Amino acid sequence: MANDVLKTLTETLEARKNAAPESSYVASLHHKGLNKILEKVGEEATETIIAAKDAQSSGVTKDVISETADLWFHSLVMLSHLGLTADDILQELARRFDISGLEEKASRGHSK
Ligand SMILES: N=c1c2ncn([C@@H]3O[C@H](COP(=O)(O)OP(=O)(O)OP(=O)(O)O)[C@@H](O)[C@H]3O)c2ncn1[C@@H]1O[C@H](COP(=O)(O)O)[C@@H](O)[C@H]1O
Repeated sequence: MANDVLKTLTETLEARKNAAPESSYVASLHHKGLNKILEKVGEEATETIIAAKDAQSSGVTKDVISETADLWFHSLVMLSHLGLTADDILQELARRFDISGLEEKASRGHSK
């Protein structure tokens, strides 16, 4: 399911790039430019962190799901603005499948 959702959303985001800003939220973000998009990514990252802390203490996960969706969505808009797609990120994650995070870190000389 994950890749179908990303594929459909990627197609929608691509189509919205040239839409009129008053007709679409995504188009309005592109129209405002990268700084506005990055502001939204930062906001949603902060809201995700707060929702995750709340989920840990309350056991209620609804908000962390919603905030993470907002973060992923705005990150995809950022990538689209830069001419990239979810596929670029999925390829990078796939490339890392056989690489242990600890080994990769050590190979960079960060042994902490
Ligand atoms: N997945 C999303 C999605 N997730 C979140 N959002 C919007 O992201 C916005 C940001 O939320 P905030 O909580 O910051 O609220 P806000 O106060 O309205 O934001 P600001 O005024 O501060 O900018 C809200 O307006 C949400 O509706 C989304 N808007 C669109 N999509 C997808 O993108 C498609 C294209 O949308 P349009 O471009 O609007 O047609 C949609 O069909 C959806 O599939």
